[in-house]
Amino acid sequence: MFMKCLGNTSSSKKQYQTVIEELSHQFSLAEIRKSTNNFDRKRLIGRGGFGEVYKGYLQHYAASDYIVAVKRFSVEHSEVFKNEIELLCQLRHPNCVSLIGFCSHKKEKIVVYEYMSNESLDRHLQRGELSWKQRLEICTGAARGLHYLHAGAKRTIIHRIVKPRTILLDDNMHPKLTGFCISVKGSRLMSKPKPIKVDVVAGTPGYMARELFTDDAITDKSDVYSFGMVLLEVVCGRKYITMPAEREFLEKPVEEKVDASIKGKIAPKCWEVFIDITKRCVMYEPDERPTMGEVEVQLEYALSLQEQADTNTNGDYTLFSTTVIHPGAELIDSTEDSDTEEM
Ligand SMILES: Nc1ncnc2c1ncn2[C@@H]1O[C@H](COP(=O)(O)OP(=O)(O)OP(=O)(O)O)[C@@H](O)[C@H]1O
Repeated sequence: MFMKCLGNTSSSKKQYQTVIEELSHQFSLAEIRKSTNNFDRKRLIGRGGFGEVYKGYLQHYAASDYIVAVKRFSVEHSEVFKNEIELLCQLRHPNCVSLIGFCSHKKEKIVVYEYMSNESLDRHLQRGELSWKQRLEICTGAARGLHYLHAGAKRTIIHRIVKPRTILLDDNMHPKLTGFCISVKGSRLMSKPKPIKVDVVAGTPGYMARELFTDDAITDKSDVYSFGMVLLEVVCGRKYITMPAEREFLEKPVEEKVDASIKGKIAPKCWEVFIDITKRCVMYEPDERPTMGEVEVQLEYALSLQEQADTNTNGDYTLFSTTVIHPGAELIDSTEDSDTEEM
C-alpha cells in the first residue's frame, strides 16, 4: 500500500500519493541534513532496534527553529519504515507521538516526529525520581493512547512493543506512545477487535504474552498483557520479568517489592483498584484480560482515590502484603528459550 503511495505510474497510485502527502510532509534529504547538522553525532539522542534518533531543528516559515526527533532507519529496516509512516500519518491522539513528516531518498529512510523532551519512562523509573501520583498519571495517559489504538481509530491497531521504553514524556511529563515500526492494523472496527494474522513472533521478552509464542494471529489482549507488565514495572521500579527469570523475586508479594522511592505513598484504596486491574491485565487467558477501555477507567479511578486520600492524610500509608503476581511458569520458560528478536 505504501509502495503505491510513493510510485507515480498509475492514476490510482497518484491518487494515493496525494492522500499521503495531505497527511504528512515529505522532506528532502538536504532539509534533513540541515536540520541535524549532517547527522552530527553530538545530536544523537538515542539508538533503537531499527536505527538512530537525532535531535533536529526545523524552520517554520518566519518563526524561530522548532525541535524535532529524526529517526534514520538502518538500510535493512526499510520495510518497517514504510509500516511506521503508513500507520502514524493516520493517527491523531494526544497520547500518541505525532508524525511531522518523512524522507525517502534512495537508501535513506527517515521519519520526523515531534520532539519529546523528557525521555522515556524507563529512564525515569531507573532513576527512581517519579512520585506515585506522577506514575499513575503517566500510566493513565498511556492507557488512553493504547485504548485509542485498539478502539478509537478506523481500524484496530495492535502496537506490539508496549514497554516503558516506548512511552515518551513531553515538556509537561505527558506520556505519548511511540515505536510503531512493527504495529499491525486489523479490519474495520467491530464491537470486539478481530485477531490479526502475523508472520513472525516479535516483541520484547519480559513483556510478551504467552499466546504470542503459540498463535499465528494476535489480538489487542497481547498489548493489554504488555501494559500489565508496564504497570508492575512502574510500581517496582524495575523490570518485572527478567531473563533468566528470578523466581524468588516473582514469588514475593508485590507490596514487598514497591520501589523504595514511593514506599508509604500509595493509599490502600487506590492500591486495591490499581493492583486488581494489573492482575487482570496479566491473566494467562487473553479473554480474561480487560480491554484497554476498562484499564483506562480503572486507572482514572485509582488516581482519584489517591488524590482523595492525600487531601485527608500526610501521605504515610501501609499496604498489606497479599498480592503475588507470578505469570505462569510456561510463560517464563517459553520466553527464556525463544529466539525472539528484542525490539
Ligand atoms: N520523538 C522522540 N523525541 C525524543 N526522543 C526520542 C523520540 N523518539 C525516540 N527518541 C529517543 O531515541 C531512543 C531510540 O528510539 P527508537 O524509537 O529508535 O527505539 P526504542 O523504541 O527506544 O527501542 P526499540 O526500537 O529497540 O524498541 C528512545 O529511547 C528515545 O530516548
